[in-house]
Amino acid sequence: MTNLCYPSHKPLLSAEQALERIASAIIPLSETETVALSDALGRVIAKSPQAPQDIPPQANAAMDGYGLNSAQILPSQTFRLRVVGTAWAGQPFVGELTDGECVRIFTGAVVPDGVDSVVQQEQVDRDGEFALFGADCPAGRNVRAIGSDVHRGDTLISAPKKLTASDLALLAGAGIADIRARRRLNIGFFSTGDELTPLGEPLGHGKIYDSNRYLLSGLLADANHRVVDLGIVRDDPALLEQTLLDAADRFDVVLSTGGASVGDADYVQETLAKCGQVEFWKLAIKPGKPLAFGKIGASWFFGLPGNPAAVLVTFRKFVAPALRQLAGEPAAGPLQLLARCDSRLKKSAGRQEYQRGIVSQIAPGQYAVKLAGGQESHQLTVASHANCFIVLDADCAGVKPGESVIVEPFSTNLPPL
Ligand SMILES: Nc1nc2c(c(=O)[nH]1)N[C@H]1C(S)=C(S)[C@@H](COP(=O)(O)OP(=O)(O)OC[C@H]3O[C@@H](n4cnc5c(N)ncnc54)[C@H](O)[C@@H]3O)O[C@H]1N2
Ligand code: MOO
Repeated sequence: MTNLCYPSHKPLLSAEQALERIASAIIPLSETETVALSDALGRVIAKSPQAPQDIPPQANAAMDGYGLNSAQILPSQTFRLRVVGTAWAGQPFVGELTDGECVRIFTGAVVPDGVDSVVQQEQVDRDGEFALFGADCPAGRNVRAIGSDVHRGDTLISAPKKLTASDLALLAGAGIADIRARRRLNIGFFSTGDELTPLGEPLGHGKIYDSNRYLLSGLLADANHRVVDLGIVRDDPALLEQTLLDAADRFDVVLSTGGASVGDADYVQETLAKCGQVEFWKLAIKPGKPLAFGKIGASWFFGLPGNPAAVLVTFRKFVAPALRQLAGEPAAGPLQLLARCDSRLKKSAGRQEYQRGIVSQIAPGQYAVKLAGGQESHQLTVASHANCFIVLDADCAGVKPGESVIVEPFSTNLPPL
């Protein structure tokens, strides 16, 4: 079958052009839902919550020690005060201090009326009911002022934001038990190919196990995604069409792998054109050239190439930003580091390449990268060893050892050299 919809003479889009097309096509989902704070990690907060009270709600001690009134103390003199009670965290001292008195106090305890300074206990000697102090106990020392973290009415978190563990702690600290979040994206994905065998079945001649669905399900793991694995679809255009139409009815986003290229059993792009609209097909990148992107009804569709390295690259570089945009996350680009390249990189000019590498930190702020292995796009081992992409511009014609390259780490934790 010929690919009627996207003529082969059409120039390939650059990665930047493809990202621009995706960014201008996708409108974030506007629906929101209430989510318990215990389920809110990684969700996109949709409404900025305001602090219902000050944090801390009362002044409290920052150290275990003794609370006193600094006005009683003469500078540069030692002094003794009678210890008249104890202020515990959660059990405030009730009573008032008079001249010559202090209170035993522990970290987090409310600072009693009349106390404006806490001296840590390592700097105090005890003599029965008296505490003996050295000089210098200025007002405010070791006292956490009321509202010193948050003032009542402050905006705690500016929406939209993908909530971190520290955000949850801030909201919990303000007594907020649930938030409004953007609703989760419904995502369906499947593999195409007559050669694919699901795990658990014996491998027939000419067959391979379907690894892409495991790759995709890992890449899709995110609090904002509700993901359904739709299995393997055979190389049959009618079956593919039915699968795409059904999936487009059920999901905000549909992903497939395989069948995206120009072979006689590659039906993805023309089926997309038949069922919906092709926004683009084929990019000047390697791996991942035959990536197809478009729309079927209200659903976004990405037809990823079948080679596992192409799935990794096209997902991270194009699908992931699209999903973030649809989920309403603020725009963010990948972390890029400049690294000394310790391998010789082969490349022909023409396509932007994302070679799979291993980056390490050789000194604070200094990085070195080497190839994770061969760069053929069927190689599962190499992608498994890699912790970064080495990003080579379209016009780069190779890199010699010692030259600098841009790398995009998959995580911010890097191994030492
Ligand atoms: N004449 C041309 N041939 C090819 C071109 C081209 O431009 N002209 N592009 C090559 C590139 S680049 C890629 S990438 C592949 C992509 O092809 P498809 O998206 O059509 O994928 P398939 O042909 O179905 O599969 C490619 C490769 O990947 C294996 N595969 C597929 N699905 C899975 C899976 N779920 N798990 C593991 N491996 C999978 C499949 O067996 C093939 O080996 O096309 C080139 N050809
Ligand atoms: O995308 Mo393909 O994997 O360049 O071979």
